[in-house]
Amino acid sequence: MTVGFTLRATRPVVNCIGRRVFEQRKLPRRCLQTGKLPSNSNKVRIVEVGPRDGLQNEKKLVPTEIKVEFINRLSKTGLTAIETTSFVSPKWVPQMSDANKVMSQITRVPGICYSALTPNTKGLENAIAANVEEVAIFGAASETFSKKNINCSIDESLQRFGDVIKKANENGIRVRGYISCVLGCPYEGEVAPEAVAGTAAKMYKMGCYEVSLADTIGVGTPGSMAKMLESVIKVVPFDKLAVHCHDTYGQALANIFCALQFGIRVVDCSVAGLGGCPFAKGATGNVATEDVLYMLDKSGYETGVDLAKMVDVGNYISDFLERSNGSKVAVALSANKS
Ligand SMILES: CC(C)(COP(=O)([O-])OP(=O)([O-])OC[C@H]1O[C@@H](n2cnc3c(N)ncnc32)[C@H](O)[C@@H]1OP(=O)([O-])[O-])[C@@H](O)C(=O)NCCC(=O)NCCSC(=O)C[C@@](C)(O)CC(=O)[O-]
Repeated sequence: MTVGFTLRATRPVVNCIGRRVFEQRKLPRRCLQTGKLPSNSNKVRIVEVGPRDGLQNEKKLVPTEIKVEFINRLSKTGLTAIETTSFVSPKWVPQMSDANKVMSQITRVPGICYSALTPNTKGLENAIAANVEEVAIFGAASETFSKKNINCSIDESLQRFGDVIKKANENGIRVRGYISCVLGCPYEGEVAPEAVAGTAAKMYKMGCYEVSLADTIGVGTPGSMAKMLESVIKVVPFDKLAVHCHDTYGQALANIFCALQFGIRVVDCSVAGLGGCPFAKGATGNVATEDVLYMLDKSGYETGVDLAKMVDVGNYISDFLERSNGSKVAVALSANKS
């Protein structure tokens, strides 16, 4: 693997909640233009979001015991990160109203992080009571989407997140940040890369250990992904970023591959391609975990996740939901088996 990246020194700074973090200086422009890899690591962390993003939009209420079985099966695939549920208002997302039960009934395997979404301190308090070790706040790069999804402006959301992060840190809980609509908004259309970078920088400085950049409605292409990342990596180190690509327009794998060229080594995905945000019109599923695993493995990256086992889990949940498996790789492998 080519390593031609000269990352400038970082210097420690104290963030707004008193934590020492490293601030990334601007990347030299020439590095972005060479196309060379800013990281020589071939290890990629997969964040499985199927139990949360995958199921939150299902019309049919999925019983807690099915969710628990689904998560327990995922826990046997080699994953190290499973986004398990959301502590959100049950009026807004009824499918996640059993968050507490799910967290208490799953078999937690050491070495796996079972995280949950928390939009506010009420969600965080519930997550703490359920013994959650990592939470995610979720904001947006688009004002309208922010309002539709969490009923407040971007600035208001950042204020709320500040409270969540402070309290989470006091309780020894790590906080991940999501930014929705980084490559387009269902209500406002195009989103400026600078708007994404601005929100990403704020979330990172507030204390998110990682910021996941979400193409909520899957409209991005490698071209728009590259432009957006060029802006974002000027203000947040590439090794503190993740990508979260929905596959609505069939661009997700290409977009993820583009992100790898920028050194990003954390990829969110959803087994069997389940998912979509209930507040993003037209949003379909996340990129299928099986498809990501196949691409990464055949391209020389390591994830530690067993593709065959993941295909079985995808078939299990697809059978329950009475729908065909949304992963092309799972369909191809299952056809070859029979
Ligand atoms: C943020 C709120 C709560 C604001 O909603 P609100 O109505 O403005 O909240 P509120 O503070 O006025 O409270 C209203 C009621 O909700 C309750 N409440 C308040 N907070 C909570 C909580 N945490 N847990 C449980 N209950 C809560 C609160 O107690 C009160 O109950 P009432 O007095 O009426 O009985 C609401 O908008 C909400 O829950 N939104 C969640 C939306 C959501 O889950 N969206 C999907 C996940 S994001 C996503 O999918 C995108 C992502 C991450 O995947 C990346 C991508 O692809 O883009």
